Amino acid sequence: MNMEDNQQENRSDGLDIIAAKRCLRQEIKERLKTLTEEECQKADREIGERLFGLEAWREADVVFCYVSTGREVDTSTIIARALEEGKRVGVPLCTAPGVMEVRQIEGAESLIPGLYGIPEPKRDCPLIDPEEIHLAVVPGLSFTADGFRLGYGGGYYDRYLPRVSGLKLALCREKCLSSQLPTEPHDMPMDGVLTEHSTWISFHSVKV
Ligand SMILES: Nc1nc2c(c(=O)[nH]1)N(C=O)[C@@H](CNc1ccc(C(=O)N[C@@H](CCC(=O)O)C(=O)O)cc1)CN2
Ligand SMILES: Nc1ncnc2c1ncn2[C@@H]1O[C@H](COP(=O)(O)OP(=O)(O)OP(=O)(O)O)[C@@H](O)[C@H]1O
Repeated sequence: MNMEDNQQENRSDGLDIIAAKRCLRQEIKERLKTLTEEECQKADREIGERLFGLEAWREADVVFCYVSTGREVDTSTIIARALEEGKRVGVPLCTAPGVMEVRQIEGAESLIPGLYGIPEPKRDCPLIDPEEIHLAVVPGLSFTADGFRLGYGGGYYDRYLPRVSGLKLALCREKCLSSQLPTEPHDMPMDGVLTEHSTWISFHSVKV
């Protein structure tokens, strides 16, 4: 095969992966619709308990957590508990397509409706640098049991997380786990995945 054919092949592979991701996002959204409100609340409570039981949670002074919206695993209790425990809590602020930063909040009063309708920190909230984050709680539509992630397709976390050296933990209801996910070179595996039934932490990560 000559070089041009090879490049052509890589290009079509890349497009296939993007199409496969798009297709899977739809499939997971359909799967999510089959869960009742009560089932989601129960699962989310159990996921939270697993998180609070981790040494990594207890030891983290700076926590970066998404502000849940729609059918995502609810993080309101997680954020409230972190603040109660005196942790510094940062949440995402989208600043450009695919680019986000993390701003420190003091509570719900620090949030206003942002891009995509997701509550975001007000612009005067202080910046938290990625190197300061001890624990990142990461959203996603689906994860594999060993930490690969399917997000919403904005590339925000893919660009941000490589700068975070702290532990990266995914929250995922069991129903949304996938046995395999299409991945691109920029997709970064998580250090752990918490579901209502299981806690998986990578052997490579410390302090669990
Ligand atoms: N609660 C929460 N906050 C978050 C995220 C998140 O996943 N959850 N993000 C995580 O990144 C960032 C926002 N990311 C977003 C990424 C894409 C789309 C979006 O509109 N996606 C298209 C689908 C694109 C495709 O399929 O290729 C859509 O839903 O129509 C919205 C938000 C930052 N804040
Ligand atoms: N580090 C990166 N550098 C350049 N482009 C990137 C990077 N990460 C992602 N992208 C691009 O952003 C787009 C979305 O990526 P992907 O489908 O992996 O997003 P996602 O992880 O589902 O989204 P999110 O992180 O916002 O939830 C893709 O076109 C991808 O090529």
